[in-house]
Amino acid sequence: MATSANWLSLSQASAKIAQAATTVTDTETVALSDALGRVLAADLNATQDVPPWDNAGMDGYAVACDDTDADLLPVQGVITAGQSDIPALNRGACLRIMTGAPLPAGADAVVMQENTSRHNDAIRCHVPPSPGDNIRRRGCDISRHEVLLNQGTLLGPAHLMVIAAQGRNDVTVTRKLKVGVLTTGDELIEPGGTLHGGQIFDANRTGISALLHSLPVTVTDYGIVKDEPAQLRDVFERATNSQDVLISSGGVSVGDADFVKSVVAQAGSIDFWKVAIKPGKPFAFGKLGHTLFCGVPGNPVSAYVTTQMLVLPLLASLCGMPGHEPPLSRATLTATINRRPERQEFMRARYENNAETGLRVTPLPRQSSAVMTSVTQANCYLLIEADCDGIEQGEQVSILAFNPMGSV
Ligand SMILES: Nc1nc2c(c(=O)[nH]1)N[C@H]1C(S)=C(S)[C@@H](COP(=O)(O)OP(=O)(O)OC[C@H]3O[C@@H](n4cnc5c(N)ncnc54)[C@H](O)[C@@H]3O)O[C@H]1N2
Ligand code: MOO
Repeated sequence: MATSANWLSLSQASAKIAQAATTVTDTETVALSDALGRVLAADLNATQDVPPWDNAGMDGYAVACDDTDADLLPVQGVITAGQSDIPALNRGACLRIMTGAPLPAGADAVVMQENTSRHNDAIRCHVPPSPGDNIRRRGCDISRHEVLLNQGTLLGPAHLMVIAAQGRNDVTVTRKLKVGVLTTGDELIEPGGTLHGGQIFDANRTGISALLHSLPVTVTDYGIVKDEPAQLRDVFERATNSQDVLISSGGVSVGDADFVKSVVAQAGSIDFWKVAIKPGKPFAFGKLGHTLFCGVPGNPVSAYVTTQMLVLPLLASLCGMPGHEPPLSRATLTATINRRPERQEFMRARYENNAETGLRVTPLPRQSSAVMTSVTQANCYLLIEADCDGIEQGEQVSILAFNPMGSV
């Protein structure tokens, strides 16, 4: 195998990164309306039963099942959601009740309106109820004193709903991470400018920053830095100890203008360089004071994939989120892949799923790490192990599906 001895596998690199990540301990309490995408700083215990009392799961009639043999049950009154004075159910009667209204004492079932017929001030039950029918018991959703959400939960809309259902309007979360981003390259200019000879627009800074926003971060934009050691040194010095993490793009390979590693090594340290993944081999990880340094490669797809696979897990770990394995699926390969064993590969691919063929995946034709449209046209990565020397059409392969925002 062509893999050089000093390249780390993705899992070795991930382990080293996880080892270097010390979870931030500073916390802050934020309004629930500002808590989306923040990370819970400690276990959140429930203080309220939800629902707070037994209540009706349907619009209909609260009854005592033993009474429903009678031909007609007189309607004693009405209970609506929000009503506080709840009458007890008289023997031999029923109470009209609305979904969510407290169950009256003496009732052991709610008969759905559609299973009854109304005859003036009485009803006839067409389907005999059983005790417990259409009753939502106190605490059946959340029980007081149970752990509602675990420390390290990345708060999404559903988490915010259960916190709100507890009556809370704020929540304690870890502080946002401070992450600096820069791109290096004499050829780069800002989007919106005009290209002159030899120049290209900086695509990576936009993509890297956008990927970071899936986590609670405050991004400091250090802009485009020329391929000059003095300029790199200056930016790295400014970021050192003022950022939790600094991400630079480009200049980490072996070209004459690739100074990033040597400047970081002088100002701090490089822990490892080169990971056996394709794209993304020349990924560098190190330290500048207390600031963790990630040098992603300049090729756009390489920058994107390494940010997803190595940088985001680092940030998640710093926020206190538990590690998780990416959710892989198995799919049938529609075209033979010829390759030499070398690096673990993240091919851009499209999967489709239909009842007749099941999950099938097709690699996109252009796999160069310079072709960013291979990511926008893909809906998954097709993962190939480093030592694989080819896969026949029809074999099963692993895929990692993108979510609608294109991230994994
Ligand atoms: N002799 C070798 N050459 C290269 C090797 C190698 O092992 N030996 N590795 C290749 C691989 S793999 C990669 S990936 C690249 C990474 O190199 P760098 O990180 O040094 O990146 P640059 O040289 O600065 O740029 C590479 C490529 O990407 C374009 N680029 C850079 N930054 C941006 C940006 N912000 N937005 C859009 N495009 C960007 C740049 O113009 C280059 O075309 O090295 C290979 N070479
Ligand atoms: O490792 Mo590079 O990212 O293939 O072009």
